[in-house]
Amino acid sequence: MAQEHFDICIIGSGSGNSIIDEQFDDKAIALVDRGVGEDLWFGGTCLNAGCIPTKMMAAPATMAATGEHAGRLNVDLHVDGVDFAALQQRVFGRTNGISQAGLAWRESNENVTVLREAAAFVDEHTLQVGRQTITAAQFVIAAGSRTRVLDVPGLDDPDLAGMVHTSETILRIKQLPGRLVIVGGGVEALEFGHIFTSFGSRVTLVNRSDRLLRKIDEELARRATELAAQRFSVRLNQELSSVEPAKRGGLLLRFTDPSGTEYRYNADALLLVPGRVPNGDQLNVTAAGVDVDAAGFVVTDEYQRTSRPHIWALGDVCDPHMLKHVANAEARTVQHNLLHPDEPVTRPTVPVPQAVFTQPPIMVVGATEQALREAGTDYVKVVQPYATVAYGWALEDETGFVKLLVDPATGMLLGAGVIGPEAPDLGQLLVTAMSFGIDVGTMARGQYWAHPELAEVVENALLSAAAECDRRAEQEGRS
Ligand SMILES: Cc1cc2nc3c(=O)[nH]c(=O)nc-3n(C[C@H](O)[C@H](O)[C@H](O)COP(=O)(O)OP(=O)(O)OC[C@H]3O[C@@H](n4cnc5c(N)ncnc54)[C@H](O)[C@@H]3O)c2cc1C
Ligand SMILES: NC(=O)c1ccc[n+]([C@@H]2O[C@H](COP(=O)([O-])OP(=O)(O)OC[C@H]3O[C@@H](n4cnc5c(N)ncnc54)[C@H](O)[C@@H]3O)[C@@H](O)[C@H]2O)c1
Repeated sequence: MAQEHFDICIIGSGSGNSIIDEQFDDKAIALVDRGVGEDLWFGGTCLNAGCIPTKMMAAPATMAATGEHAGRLNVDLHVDGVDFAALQQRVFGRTNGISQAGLAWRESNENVTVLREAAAFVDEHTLQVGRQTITAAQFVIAAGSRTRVLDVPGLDDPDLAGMVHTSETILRIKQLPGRLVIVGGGVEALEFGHIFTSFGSRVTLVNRSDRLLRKIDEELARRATELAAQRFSVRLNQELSSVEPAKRGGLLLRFTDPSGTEYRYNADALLLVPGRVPNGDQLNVTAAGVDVDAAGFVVTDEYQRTSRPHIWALGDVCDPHMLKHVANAEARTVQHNLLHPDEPVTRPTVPVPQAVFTQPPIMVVGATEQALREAGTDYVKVVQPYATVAYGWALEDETGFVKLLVDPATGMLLGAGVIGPEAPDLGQLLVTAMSFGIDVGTMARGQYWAHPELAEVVENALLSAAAECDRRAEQEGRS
């Protein structure tokens, strides 16, 4: 086949795919994507094996878990079971349909050539795609990330492959595992722990370090760890050391702690979620002269330009946030900059929130308390329990709270977190305050808060923070 040349080559059909619209109708575009999961789905991780299927499963999981708390509200509720096969059919019926329709639409675009094989750079303008070689004037690297591979004896045993899973395969598993062991302690581990416990699996989550969600504020992480441990077995400070077939079927998993003590667990399925690594190495980006950092992320400037001016990057491959809303924002930035090279824009500089869809859910944004402490930054701290507001009483919630970290000089939020029912939606109020530079006093007093909504817990936290900022200002003679 003759070598084909394109104006723009986009590698990755997740957020990268959203760049292409009618504004590019006069450009010859190659969209290269090898596919996600065992069936090589088109459309990237979020649609096929990430945000969407996990949240479509987390929602019924939360519903199934309602019974655990209902007794406290004098409701005798029990769940008879979850029809996992029907649930899978509903979830993947929707996402597979979107993937197939998205691919068909792209393949029908006259100016777009879709190439469905793995790609790797040969040089700064040349890409090997399967057995074909293509060239392009500009490239967009949007190749995402993959699960970190653990070097543990037995994990690569082909006879055990059907029982060893990553986030790409676990949700499409044929049968709900009776005993599921999850290795990892991040967002994925907690979300999958919630889903499979609620559906009836006996879950054991084993984490290498002493706390789950180590990247978020330590007080929220500690509460999340305590609450997770009330729902399923949580084992800390243990590292997977070997995997082998168990005599009576299933897997025998050995873990060791820092003292060398061995722990054994039997499982019907093992889920590995020990973090994700960017895919730039598989794309051989260095052959194109593209710089990567020590962790393997493609280095970009604030315009999403790599070290080569004709090569752009976005999403997980270059951004350690590894979040879909960040990948989407960066795709919009790249789109603008491809269309308007003389008037480039930067990616948004507002704080990036993260929601964790576990039970209870969590929302975090901005600085953690440990980071402020380490940096020697002065801050006002407020922890407002759900139990201090009327709707918190209605829910009989005794564990949820809102945490604010505020600059005492300006009243601006430095960081915030919420753990408890509706945390992602409540936390978004605080994201708004931070993104639009609204100080805590104005945010609390400048609007009505409908009584007795759950958001009153946010209002009260803001009021307390504002009062403390005012008190400090008075004390320091600033008011
Ligand atoms: C289980 C799970 C749950 C998640 N939940 C959330 C959530 O609730 N909220 C949130 O914000 N984020 C969530 N994320 C993260 C989110 O999915 C990612 O941040 C987002 O999908 C990244 O988009 P992307 O476009 O950078 O990469 P992707 O969507 O992964 O797209 C990259 C594409 O590149 C292709 N590709 C890779 N290498 C090559 C190659 N060499 N040649 C050709 N093609 C290649 C892949 O096949 C893939 O289709 C979750 C992730 C996981 C794993
Ligand atoms: N709701 C969401 O926004 C959402 C959901 C899922 C994933 N994601 C994104 O995907 C990315 C990956 O998430 P993740 O949970 O896989 O990774 P993570 O980096 O958040 O957590 C990885 C965890 O695995 C542990 N770990 C690492 N090596 C280990 C080992 N050898 N044995 C045992 N434990 C080990 C780490 O201590 C850590 O707790 C994150 O950046 C996250 O933002 C987001």
